[in-house]
Amino acid sequence: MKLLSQTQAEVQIGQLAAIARSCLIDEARLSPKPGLVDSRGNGAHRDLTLALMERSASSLHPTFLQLARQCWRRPADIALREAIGRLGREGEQQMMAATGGVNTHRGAIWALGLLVSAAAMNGGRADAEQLTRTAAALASLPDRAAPKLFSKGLKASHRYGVPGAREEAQQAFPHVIKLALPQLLRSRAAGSSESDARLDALMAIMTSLSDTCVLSRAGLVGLQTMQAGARAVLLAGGCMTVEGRQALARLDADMLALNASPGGAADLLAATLFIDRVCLTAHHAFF
Ligand SMILES: CC(C)(COP(=O)(O)OP(=O)(O)OC[C@H]1O[C@@H](n2cnc3c(N)ncnc32)[C@H](O)[C@@H]1O)[C@@H](O)C(=O)NCCC(=O)NCCS
Ligand SMILES: Nc1ncnc2c1ncn2[C@@H]1O[C@H](COP(=O)(O)OP(=O)(O)OP(=O)(O)O)[C@@H](O)[C@H]1O
Repeated sequence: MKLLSQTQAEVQIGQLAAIARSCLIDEARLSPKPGLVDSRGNGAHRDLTLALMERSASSLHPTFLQLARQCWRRPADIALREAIGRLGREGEQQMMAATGGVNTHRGAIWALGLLVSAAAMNGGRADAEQLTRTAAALASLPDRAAPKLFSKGLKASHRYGVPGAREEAQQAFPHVIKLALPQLLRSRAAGSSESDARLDALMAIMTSLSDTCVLSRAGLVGLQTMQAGARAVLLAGGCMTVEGRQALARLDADMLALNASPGGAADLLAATLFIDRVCLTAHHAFF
């Protein structure tokens, strides 16, 4: 009996890791995304390609597996926080080895790593709010082994006085729960294709996120351009309408002209797709 439940746990752990990897690949391929790498090309990036993003996503599968195994049915405490911090940093090294030193998925390892961990802590069963609350509890615990780096994201957060990737997780992913998931469901219900509904969910995140990738590369002008442009797409009826598509093309051109890429928003879209798949039925109460 015990053996059977161990096997079932291992199957669910494998599913969580496979879903995380496929959400990263779905995010990368989704097109047309403003400023980002997609099936059309490299967006505002010189050192990133779709092939590199896909290789990076696959290199992270073992990290997601280890995170899920480590966290299976365990409570949030400092020992677990430190264990996942170590696994997350090892994941970053694996990503760097797979990409020849290019940062393809640092923010995504953080967001998806926490969500895979949280899903495993809940035994694979949780609704979207429970899942993100568990991830927030983990992200809020101290990790004594974390190196004190003054990263690009931290610099932008301090300079502009805005929250970054850490705070988004510590606040239980408000851009995913309050904006992206409800938009994904609304657009699907309105008859959008799956791809348009996902683009609309990305727009919903971009209307409000203080994306430190955009701030680092293009300052406040970049951030305001992103937020206003995304709002224009949704106000025009989203990506399923001709006007929405035109607004999306304008936003893409504006982001490229500013060398701006909303990498943080892309990470949160991958997180949204993960929750959508893991909490398949539970979050339909959202709208
Ligand atoms: C918290 C992280 C992302 C570092 O963030 P920081 O802002 O200091 O730095 P950095 O510029 O290197 O990366 C930030 C990345 O987050 C994403 N991002 C940017 N802005 C935002 C935002 N507002 N909200 C969410 N994500 C964002 C972008 O992809 C960006 O590239 C992470 O690398 C980290 O510290 N990991 C430690 C390992 C760990 O504890 N892992 C546990 C889970 S696996
Ligand atoms: N499709 C995508 N295209 C581009 N970036 C993405 C995509 N999906 C996720 N990202 C995120 O964007 C981040 C890359 O952004 P960026 O290139 O600004 O980082 P950087 O290498 O630290 O900085 P820079 O390129 O300005 O030197 C990654 O950490 C990743 O999490």
